[in-house]
Amino acid sequence: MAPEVDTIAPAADTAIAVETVETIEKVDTVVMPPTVVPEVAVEVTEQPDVPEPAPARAAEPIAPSVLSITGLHKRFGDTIAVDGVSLEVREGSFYGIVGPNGAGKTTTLSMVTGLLRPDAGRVVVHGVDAWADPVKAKRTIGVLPDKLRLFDRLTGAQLLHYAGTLRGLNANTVRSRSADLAKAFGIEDALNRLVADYSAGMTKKIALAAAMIHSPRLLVLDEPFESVDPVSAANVIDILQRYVAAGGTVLLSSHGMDLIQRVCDSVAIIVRGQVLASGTIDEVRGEQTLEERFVELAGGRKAAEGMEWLHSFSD
Ligand SMILES: Nc1ncnc2c1ncn2[C@@H]1O[C@H](COP(=O)(O)OP(=O)(O)OP(=O)(O)O)[C@@H](O)[C@H]1O
Repeated sequence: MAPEVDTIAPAADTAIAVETVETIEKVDTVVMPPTVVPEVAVEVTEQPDVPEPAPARAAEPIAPSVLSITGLHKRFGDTIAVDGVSLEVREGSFYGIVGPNGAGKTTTLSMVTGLLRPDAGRVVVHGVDAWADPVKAKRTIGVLPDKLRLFDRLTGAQLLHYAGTLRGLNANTVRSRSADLAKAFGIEDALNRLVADYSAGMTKKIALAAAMIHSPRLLVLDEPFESVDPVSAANVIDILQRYVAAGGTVLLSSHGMDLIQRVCDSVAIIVRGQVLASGTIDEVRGEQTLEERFVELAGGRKAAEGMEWLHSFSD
C-alpha cells in the first residue's frame, strides 16, 4: 500500500515541494516472564581486543510510491489494447515506457491521466484513486497527451495563460513562468503567434510547457521528443532531469531506446498490452543494450523478403 502523504498545493515558485513521509515501524511488545537470577560470583576477566563489528549498512530508503497501476485492462471491440498492466513508479523516478507500435502505451497513459476509463484495474496517484477522485488526483499531474488537441487559435502566450489560470495560478506567476518556459524551450519569439501556425516540434514544446506550468509532482509525457530537434530535446531533458533531482517524477513513453537507456532510471517494456519486463534499466537490459532486449522481447526483427517488386522501377 502506498504510504499516506500530505497533499501540498503547488508552490508559488517553480521549485518542487518535496514531501516528507515519516515511516513509523510497529513494534510488537512481548511480555517476558520474570527470570530468577541465581546469586553467583561473576569473575570479570579482561577480554582480548576484538575488533568492533562494522555497523550494519543502512538499507537504501525506498522512495514513496507516486503512481501505482494495478491490473489495468482496456478493450476496443475485438482489440485487447491493455491486458493486465501493473507498474509502480516511485518519487524522484525518471520512468520510461517502451513498446512496439500498437503495444498499448498510449492507452495505458490515457487511463493513468484520466483521459480514458479502464475496463478494469486501479490507478492510484499520490495515494488518491484516480478514477474514484479524479479531480484530486489530476491536481498533482501534468500531462502531455499523444494526440495534441490544443486550442490552437490562441497564441502560445494565451495558451499558457489558459493552462496556468486553469490550475489556479495568478496572472503574474503565469507570466513569469511562461517567460521561463519559453526561454528554456527556445520559443520566446513564437509566444505571440497562433499555435495553429507552429511547426510540429514547436507545438510539442508549447504543449509540454502547458503541462509543466503548475509545477506538478508527476509529469506524464506521451512521446515528448517526437518531432523535437536534437538541441531542443537535450534542453528539455536537462529541464526534466533537474525537475526529477528536485523530487519530481517523470513517466514518459518513447521509441528512442538510446534516450531511455541514457536518461531514465527505470523502464517497462510493453508488448501486446502486457508488461514483459520492468525494473531498473540495468535489471531489464542485463548484459544487452536496452534496444537488443527490446527487440528480443518484441519478437525479433522480421526478414525483409518478398519485396523484389520494389527493386524493379516502374518507369
Ligand atoms: N480509440 C480506439 N479505438 C479502437 N482501437 C484503439 C483505440 N485506441 C487504441 N486502439 C488500439 O489499441 C491498440 C493499442 O494502441 P496504443 O495507441 O495504445 O498503442 P501504442 O503503444 O501507443 O502505439 P504507438 O507506439 O504506435 O503510438 C492498437 O491496436 C490500437 O489500434
